[in-house]
Amino acid sequence: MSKESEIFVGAIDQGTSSSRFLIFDTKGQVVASHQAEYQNFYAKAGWVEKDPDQIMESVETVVVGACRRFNALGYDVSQIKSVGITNQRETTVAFDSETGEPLTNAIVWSDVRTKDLVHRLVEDAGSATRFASINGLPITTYFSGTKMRWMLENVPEVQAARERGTLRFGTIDTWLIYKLTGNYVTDVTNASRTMLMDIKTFKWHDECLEFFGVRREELPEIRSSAEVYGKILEGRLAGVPVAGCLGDQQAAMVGQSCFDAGEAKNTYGTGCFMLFNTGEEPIFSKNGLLTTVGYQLGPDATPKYALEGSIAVAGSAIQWLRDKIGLIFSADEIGFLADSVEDNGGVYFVTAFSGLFAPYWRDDARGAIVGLTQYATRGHIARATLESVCYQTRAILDAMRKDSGTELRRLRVDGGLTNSNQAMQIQADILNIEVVRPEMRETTALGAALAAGLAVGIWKDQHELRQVAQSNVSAFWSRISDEKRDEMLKGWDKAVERSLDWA
Ligand SMILES: Nc1ncnc2c1ncn2[C@@H]1O[C@H](COP(=O)(O)OP(=O)(O)O)[C@@H](O)[C@H]1O
Ligand SMILES: O=P(O)(O)OC[C@H](O)CO
Repeated sequence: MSKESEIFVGAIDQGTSSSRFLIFDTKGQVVASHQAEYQNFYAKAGWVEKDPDQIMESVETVVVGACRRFNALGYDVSQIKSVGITNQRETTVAFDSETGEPLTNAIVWSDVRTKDLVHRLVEDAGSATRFASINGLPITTYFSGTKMRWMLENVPEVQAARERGTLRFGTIDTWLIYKLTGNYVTDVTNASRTMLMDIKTFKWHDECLEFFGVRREELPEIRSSAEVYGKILEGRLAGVPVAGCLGDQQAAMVGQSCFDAGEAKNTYGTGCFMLFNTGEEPIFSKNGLLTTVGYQLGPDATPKYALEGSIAVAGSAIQWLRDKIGLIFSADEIGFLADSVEDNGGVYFVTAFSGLFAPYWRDDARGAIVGLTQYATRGHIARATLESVCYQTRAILDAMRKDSGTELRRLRVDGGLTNSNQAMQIQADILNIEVVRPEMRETTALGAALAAGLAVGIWKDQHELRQVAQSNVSAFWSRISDEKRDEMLKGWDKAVERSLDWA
């Protein structure tokens, strides 16, 4: 095939720590990419915000950067036939439909400012799980519905826009598609994280809307994860259809080809999220997991559901050690530092900066480093930081076993933190199952690209998507004894106790 006749699919991966644009060929290989980190604002303890305009600017920057590299390889941007979007989920934007401008900063998924509001809502509802059989989720600080309600109660600009009838809410996918194409839409995976969608009908649910005080006209149209949402209006990609959209964790599920019930993946980015494909029916957890839409690859396609275990802090603890504490200069140092000690030396770090998410769901927990003696070194703290996400993953896996009645024998992993061999070895030690890491680590972006390619006919069906997503893997197995593992798990449980009832 001549260079000019090759075709490509782009993916915008708008994560919590950075934005990326990747250009994939039809075999699923990255031919060009660009990444830019961007800023969070921490105005008060527990608050995490982003400027929606900066998010959009970072996306424009990475699109230009990757397209330049693509051009330098002798390709033309007209060879990119569609673009998929994948995004940090739950982060909530309020904007004005007349000006197209944001009304306030976006409230990030990990922000816990709504803690008191959540307690009030749980009291009104009678239980945190009052709507779980409708939307799959407990009432917590995590989801968009509580963030929208907080904005409606506290932000004068949002209140004024409601009065004018120009208030529009959206998650990051909606904001990006709106800015890129002018259309006001979301996909089922993102909508399933708002608490406002009925996860069986994929429609906004009246009772949930009323409970959170959000109006139907203030929300986007819900669409499948693979269809044309509109064409990009301007810039390097003008005219290219946006044709795939998935929340980042669901995109990783597609990128790791977890298409069959019983397949699971764990993505270690800013936070860490395990999704377990439960097939065509939602399963409601009795053990602190969330029920979520896995994907719906086309308007007429059968949707797949997932059980999810969410960990609020993973890579962000490493960023904290780098940016706020100065223990390391770069993220990749953490693994080497952790490896400089034999074990955790009795030190545990419960990274509950935003409370503890699954399976604990304790918004009164706060970060705690316990078990310190004068023996403890920087190495022990580094190791305890990596162990923290691994113990939480173990707790989630145990909950998944109970909910699904299935024994998971291998865990597919991806995300920035999986670049650390040491972290993945610790994970295998703690789980005592095979941990499998693909060589192609950009699985989130690949998932969005696969959806976008499927929608415009570049790939025909799931079978082809599976072929494209194939990658060489490295496998990690436990190297510690059962006794050692039991002792570590006991230490962790005790440390979790110490972090509770703090905020
Ligand atoms: N070699 C490494 N060792 C440990 N952590 C790493 C390494 N490389 C990146 N990370 C962590 O991965 C996170 C970014 O992962 P990424 O998947 O890009 O996140 P997101 O999608 O949330 O933006 C950062 O928090 C960073 O600290
Ligand atoms: O930015 P990540 O990759 O940690 O993902 C954020 C999640 O989508 C939040 O639910």
